Amino acid sequence: MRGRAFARTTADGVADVLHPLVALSRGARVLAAAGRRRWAELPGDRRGPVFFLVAACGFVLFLLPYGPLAAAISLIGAAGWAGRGGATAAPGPPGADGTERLRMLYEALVPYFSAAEDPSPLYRHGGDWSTVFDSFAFDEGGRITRLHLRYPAYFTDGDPAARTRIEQLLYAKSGRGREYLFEWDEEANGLTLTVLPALSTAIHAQRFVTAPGETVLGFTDASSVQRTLPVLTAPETGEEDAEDAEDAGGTGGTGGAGRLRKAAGSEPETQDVPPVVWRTGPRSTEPHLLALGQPGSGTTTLLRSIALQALPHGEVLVVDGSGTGEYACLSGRTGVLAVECGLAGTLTALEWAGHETERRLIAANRARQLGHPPPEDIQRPLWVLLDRPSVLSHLAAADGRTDPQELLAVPLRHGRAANVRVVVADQLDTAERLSETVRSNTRARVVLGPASPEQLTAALGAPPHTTPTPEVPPGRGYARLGTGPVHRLQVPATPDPYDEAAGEAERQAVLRLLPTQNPTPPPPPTG
Ligand SMILES: Nc1ncnc2c1ncn2[C@@H]1O[C@H](COP(=O)(O)OP(=O)(O)OP(=O)(O)O)[C@@H](O)[C@H]1O
Repeated sequence: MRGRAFARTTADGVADVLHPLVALSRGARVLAAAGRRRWAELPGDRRGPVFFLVAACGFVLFLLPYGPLAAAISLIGAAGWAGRGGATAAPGPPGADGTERLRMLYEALVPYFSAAEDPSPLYRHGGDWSTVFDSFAFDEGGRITRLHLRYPAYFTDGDPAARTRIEQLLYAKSGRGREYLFEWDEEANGLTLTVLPALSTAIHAQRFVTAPGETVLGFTDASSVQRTLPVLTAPETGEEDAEDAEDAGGTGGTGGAGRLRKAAGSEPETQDVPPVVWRTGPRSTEPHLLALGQPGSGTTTLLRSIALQALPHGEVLVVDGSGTGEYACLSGRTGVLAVECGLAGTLTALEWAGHETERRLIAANRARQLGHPPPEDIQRPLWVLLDRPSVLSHLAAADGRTDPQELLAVPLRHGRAANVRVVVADQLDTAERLSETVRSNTRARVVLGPASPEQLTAALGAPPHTTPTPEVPPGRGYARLGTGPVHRLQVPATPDPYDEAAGEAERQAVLRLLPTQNPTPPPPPTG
């Protein structure tokens, strides 16, 4: 026992003495790797001038008094700084575990990235993984958080099915339950896998700094959009919750909204975060939106958030097919034309919306013919928000009445020119009960909550470039505007303010945004 204790103390002492040397050598390796990477990324025609510039700087340093000494001290300082973190933070050589993981990954990729007729394959059983895995990083648990690999030119990287096979394999081998981003570089035959940090759930309903006609659907990754918005968030706690720690995987990932965390009871602070902004109006190519999700995934919350952003500039008509009273807070507020839950009221309201769309179109047309600007009353947007219309369609069919979705045809087809916007939310499982008119005219799409890759592709028209995780918090999902890219999305927390189970701060935020009660409520729409 005493011998073992002595050995351990000696080892600790030696480790303490050698620690600065270890950090310096790690830093030197990091600097060398960064230099090599920069050099490799440099276009061929710029390498000569850059080499000349570096050599000239070295020569001038050599001539200066104390120049070589100062350069050596700076280099040691830079290496010490770069190597100050743990081995996991620096892209140095992996430990034994990491090496084994990379070797297994390499072996698993051999059948996909090799061909019998290739005389010198990049991938072959028992081959050297370090020739194809250019850079990699691991988290504290030894799981891969970033990997860049090269593949042979004959791999069909333009074929979505071939890509999906590789992505699914990497997903399974690198650890399920995390969200991965796959970036294919078809020109350089390279693939980068990155573990994405979880998007923040700390942003709640508030007045967003947007231009007229813009609606914030939620927040996404910084790498996904060019713009940021200043928003109030609860400040970062410094300690990650279990799910975030799992999702972040220690990469630092793409930053953006993923860095914010909720701290109960702290003062909110302003952060710049990347939004997913939906543009509506006469020039919009996707004037109507369809949101789908599993029960409890947050589609009602998304509609509430859209209503609160719409009300300062327009009028809102709400149809609540689920009839659970989750829009009661909007009833009787200035700008809210009606909140309908029953079939009869819904049919009347939607008939009115169709006539109103036609009236606006005629008025706009007449003004155009006379060379006048469009009348003011048609410039104020009219929003028709429908939550679970499939339930009302079912009721209408059982009762032999008109399908409410049929009445949506005019607002959907002509809404863009008439400044009428339709937002439909329904459940993924009942999406096939939505009419063809609804599906073909809602080109802005959102899917919230857990969904299979097939469901996501069907709803968004394209697969996301990330692997969806089986468990997500409410309000988390994907958005796609027209034919644009698929964005990850976290909807701002906008609970029913009368729901006592919701957080007090979030409920108060919604109450502050609600318009005042209208002393003379508008007459209910009549068809
Ligand atoms: N973006 C969000 N941030 C925080 N909490 C959310 C968010 N979206 C929804 N929630 C919470 O999740 C729960 C379910 O939300 P919501 O009612 O919007 O879901 P839903 O998809 O409409 O479900 P259902 O169809 O059952 O009504 C609510 O408690 C709500 O406060």
